[in-house]
Order: sequence, then C-alpha cells, then structure tokens
Amino acid sequence: MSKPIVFITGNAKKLEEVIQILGKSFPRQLISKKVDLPEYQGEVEEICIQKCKEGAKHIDGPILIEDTCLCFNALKGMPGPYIKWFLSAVGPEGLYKMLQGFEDKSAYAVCTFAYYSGNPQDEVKLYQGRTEGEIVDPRGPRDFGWDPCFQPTGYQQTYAEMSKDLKNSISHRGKALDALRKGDLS
Ligand SMILES: O=c1nc[nH]c2c1ncn2[C@H]1C[C@H](O)[C@@H](COP(=O)(O)OP(=O)(O)OP(=O)(O)O)O1
Ligand SMILES: [Mg+2]
Repeated sequence: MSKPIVFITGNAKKLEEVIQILGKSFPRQLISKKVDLPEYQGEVEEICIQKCKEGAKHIDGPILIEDTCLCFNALKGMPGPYIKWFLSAVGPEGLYKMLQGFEDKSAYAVCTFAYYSGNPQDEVKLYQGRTEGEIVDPRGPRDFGWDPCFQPTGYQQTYAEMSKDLKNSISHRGKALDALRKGDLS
C-alpha cells in the first residue's frame, strides 16, 4: 500500500475543488495540510519546483502542491504567477479595469501541480492544465478568487456563475488533474 499523498495548500477553495475533481476514482489516498508556502518568482515550472521542495521540508513522504496563474494576453502574460497580489490589491473589478486601455481582453488560466515522492533520488513531476477565456466585468458569487471576472471561451457564464461540476469539467485545474491522473505517481 503506497503512503498517502499530502496536498499542501493554504487555500481552502483550491482544496475543495481538488477533492471534488479527483473524487473517489483516484487510486491514492489524498490528505491535506494547511501551510502557506512562499510565493516565488519566475517561470511557473520553476516556481512549482521550488514550492514543492519547500513543502517537502514539512512532510515525510509523497507531496503535492499547486500553483495557479492568470495571464492577460494584452500584458504579455502578466500578472501570471503574481495574480494573487493583484487580486488582493484591486479585486476582480480592478483586474477588469486593468485592461480598460486594451482592446484585447483575452486571458488564460494555468494550473500546475508538482508531485514529489519524497525519495531523494526522484525528481519533482509537473502536471499542467490551461483554459482560455476573457476578462469580463465581474459577475457571480465572490467566494473564490478571480472566478467572477474570468469567462472561459465558448461559454456565456463566468467561472463564478457556473455550477461547480461545469467549472471543474473545463477548468485549468480539472485539466491539470486529468494529466496528473494519467501520470506515474510512483
Ligand atoms: O480556480 C480559481 N479561480 C479563481 N481564483 C483562483 C483559482 N485558483 C487560484 N485562485 C486564486 C488564489 C490566489 O489568489 C491566486 C493563485 O495563487 P496561488 O499561490 O496559486 O494560490 P494560494 O496562495 O491561494 O494557495 P497555495 O497555498 O496553494 O499557494 O489565484
Ligand atoms: Mg500561494
């Protein structure tokens, strides 16, 4: 029997979605630990590897972390991994207003999971998912981050207005977890 995987996050809404998405079909036991890991800078892959290695200091055994980026095409991919600070500074309205001077409102959400077995000879493994959309005047419940201002391409609803099942079936996080499910988590 393999050891449970510890998902380290300080974000309860993320954890809720991960549990909903992986559901009962996931063959490994997942437990969570609330730790606010540092917000690193750089490319998202590098950020996730650093975050995972830091997380590994808290846990003896397999661990999983995740980092989410929201990238505006008009801003050449910014705020990207720094979205947390922009969101906490100006909220979903402010994110929408940031693009007022640009015609291009397109954006994409990227979710990257990093898994580490806990064995020093193993590398950190990355699993990523991306969903395209646009930044809109916020609509819908305010309980999860920038969901009210992100409208996925092909839908008339923002992430916040969608049912959880619909969001999870098309989301950056849903796609990243599809990749993780197919991965080799040895
Ligand atoms: O599906 C999402 N829908 C809307 N908002 C979201 C989503 N997923 C993350 N978010 C927010 C949370 C944070 O403001 C930023 C990502 O930053 P990020 O460092 O990955 O998350 P976090 O610090 O809250 O939790 P963690 O302890 O796992 O790093 O975007
Ligand atoms: Mg974080």
